[in-house]
Amino acid sequence: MVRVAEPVIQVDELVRTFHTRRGLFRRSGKEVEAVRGVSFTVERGELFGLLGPNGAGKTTTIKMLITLLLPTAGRARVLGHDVVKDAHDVRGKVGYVFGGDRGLYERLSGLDNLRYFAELYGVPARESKQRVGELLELVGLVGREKERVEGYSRGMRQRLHIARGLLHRPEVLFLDEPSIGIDPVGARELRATVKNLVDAGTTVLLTTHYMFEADELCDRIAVIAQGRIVAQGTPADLKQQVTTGTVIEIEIFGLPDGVLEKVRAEPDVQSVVVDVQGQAQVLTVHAQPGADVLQAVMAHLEGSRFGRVITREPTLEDAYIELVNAA
Ligand SMILES: Nc1ncnc2c1ncn2[C@@H]1O[C@H](COP(=O)(O)OP(=O)(O)OP(=O)(O)O)[C@@H](O)[C@H]1O
Repeated sequence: MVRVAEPVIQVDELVRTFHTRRGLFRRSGKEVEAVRGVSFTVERGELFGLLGPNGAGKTTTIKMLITLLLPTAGRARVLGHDVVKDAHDVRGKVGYVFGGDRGLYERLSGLDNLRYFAELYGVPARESKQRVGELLELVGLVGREKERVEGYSRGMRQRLHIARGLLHRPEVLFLDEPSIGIDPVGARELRATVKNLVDAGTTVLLTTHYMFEADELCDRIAVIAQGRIVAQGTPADLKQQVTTGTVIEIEIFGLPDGVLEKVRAEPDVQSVVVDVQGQAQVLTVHAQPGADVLQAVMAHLEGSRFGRVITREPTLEDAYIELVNAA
């Protein structure tokens, strides 16, 4: 008999509704359906991304999976344990890190923070030293561990948070917007840490607003909008699902009236988005698969002043924007 391993995370039709109350005397209630029937699975060793705009329901989903919130309906299992009935078992086996840099002791060194949390999380004293050492290595803080956290950059703090979230050797780590507010160099170091973590066998569920980060890191992605999953697959699947045609970006100074409508009306043009960047407007034109629309589009723009004009393959960000706009 072949035994098929159970997914590490199994989410079935998960729902969470919030009831908010307003007013002290004339009370009125409002219902917010934050998560409206979400289903997905994450296999062992995978790095799974949950992407979606602000308020889409990502954090609410994570909070249900780590037992900080009760689902209104539906079911979820983490490492085979039901998040409601076996909440205690789930808690002991998962780690989580939320974005932002609160929750560390500023006046203690990184090393002392980890020693302190190890004790708090019940890591046996004989294991603690070795574990802390391994984690400092994993998150790239060796050599800086004796400095006070108040002198750490945001990126270093976030890596220390990840180390904290891993002290009790969780099999699954939930990372909710870990790179928020971190500069590009810090973000790159953070991505390297996440990769190390997955290489070491940890299953990771990550949320991020940075598409290139998701593209670089994630094995699979679910795009969530208004509480529902609108697409799921590998980054390559998502890029293909939406736009298989090429994308043209045209930087233009002073877009003449009526031109946008003409470009949109071109038969092989799928969509046009205008973005203001300083003095310039940038037109992003998505062509139908197999179509070459550059000449036709440029003909409409004749007489205008151009900056750069580039033709490229669709990125995950293009796919994401289309998916979310269509939701
Ligand atoms: N405790 C709460 N009480 C009432 N409404 C809430 C509560 N927590 C979340 N919500 C609402 O639920 C919806 C989903 O919020 P959630 O934080 O899950 O979104 P998100 O996808 O994580 O967004 P972001 O990218 O901004 O972090 C939002 O409309 C939010 O205002």
